[in-house]
Amino acid sequence: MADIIIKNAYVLTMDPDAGDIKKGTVVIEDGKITEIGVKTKESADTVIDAKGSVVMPGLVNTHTHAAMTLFRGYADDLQLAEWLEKHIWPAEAQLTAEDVYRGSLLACLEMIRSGTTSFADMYFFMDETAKAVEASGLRASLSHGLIELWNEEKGENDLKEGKRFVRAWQGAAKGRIKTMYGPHAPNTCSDEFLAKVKEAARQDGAGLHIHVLETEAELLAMKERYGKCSVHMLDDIGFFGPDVLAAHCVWLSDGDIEVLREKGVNVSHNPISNMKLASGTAPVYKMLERGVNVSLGTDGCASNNNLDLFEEMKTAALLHKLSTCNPTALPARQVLQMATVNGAKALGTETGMLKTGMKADMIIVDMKKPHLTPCFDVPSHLVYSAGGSDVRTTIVDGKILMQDYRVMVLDEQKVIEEAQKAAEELVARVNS
Ligand SMILES: CSC[C@H]1O[C@@H](n2cnc3c(O)ncnc32)[C@H](O)[C@@H]1O
Ligand SMILES: [Zn+2]
Repeated sequence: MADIIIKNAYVLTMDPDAGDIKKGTVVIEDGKITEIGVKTKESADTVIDAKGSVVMPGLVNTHTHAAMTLFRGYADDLQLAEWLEKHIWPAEAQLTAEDVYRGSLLACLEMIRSGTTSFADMYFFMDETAKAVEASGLRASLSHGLIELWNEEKGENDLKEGKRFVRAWQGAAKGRIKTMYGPHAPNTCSDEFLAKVKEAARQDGAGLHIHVLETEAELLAMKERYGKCSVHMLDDIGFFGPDVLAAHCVWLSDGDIEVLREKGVNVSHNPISNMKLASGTAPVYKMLERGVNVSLGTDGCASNNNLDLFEEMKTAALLHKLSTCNPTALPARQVLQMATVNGAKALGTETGMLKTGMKADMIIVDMKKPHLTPCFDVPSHLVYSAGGSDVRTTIVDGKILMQDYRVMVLDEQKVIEEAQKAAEELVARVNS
């Protein structure tokens, strides 16, 4: 007998060999997809009738700072440097481990509700984010953020903590947690330090998560310091490879795109954060055209201000149609691919598609809603009309985290109240 059968669903497999199944069934056993199709096994512990719904791979958020939910709406409408240096960093200096746990748990709750099944995170007190991931049932690739700021002692201490974290949590939560090294950015970490971090990652077989060329200010600072941009500096120190997840990549030249393609670097595109901080428009159309693996991220809640990847999909599609003056750029199916298949590739997880043998990370989206009626094309509705609140069921590793809008794994009211209290007390400490 299977664990879960989802029947009568529109199955959006995202598997190019299988295509969509209009009235299909997905069978889950031991955390994996064991059958998919029209006629499958009949009995299971849990049978979900998904008539009027779409079952699809869970969404993958490839760049966020989960605990920053506590800073949602805290410092809006500012330049990035002022936002970070005058508001966010001073507030982060007051963060406690407990705050990071509360903020991360709130983020996990928000992600479960809006259809994200895995995410990549870089922050501080990462044991707490890992504990929240463990408790929530989500899948994540986590890294302790390293900000050297040309201070050798700080760099050594950060790297020591990064190493401890990588080794302590790799494969935890029944394999749902992977760990990475998280050097913040080329304009906050020296080339020498970044080379050391790369070596540590190589030794541990871990990936690297870094912000790259988010702003023009970074590009200008790099040219002044090294006589070349971040991409070429990172390439010259041997940093790049398919184990690298580079967030933002806004200020790229054609030559930079070629380096990223050649080295198999994974790019996380964060359109809402880039628009809100007015950082610029990443050349996503060109990157995709040239074969770079581009996925989607929300960034933290202080620059978004939510973790809803449905909003991110729509924004990405619209932004790149506008920026290229080409309405055929980034069609709905390609954007869905960025949020699922490309995200899973970036994180190296066996997810992102509904396919026999793959891990059972999937969501069920309710299509019987006024704003989703009529429905001529499912991918179109998912990208242009749906929102995270249309997700009715979320499954990770074969476990139901939310069923029919009811979160099964967390006490929702308690998570919200405790995050609210933690945020209020944190801001009071900052202002005292
Ligand atoms: C080293 S932990 C992560 C660090 O990054 C900060 N951060 C959040 N969003 C951004 C962004 O868009 N650009 C640069 N840095 C960002 C976060 O506040 C932490 O300090
Ligand atoms: Zn970020």
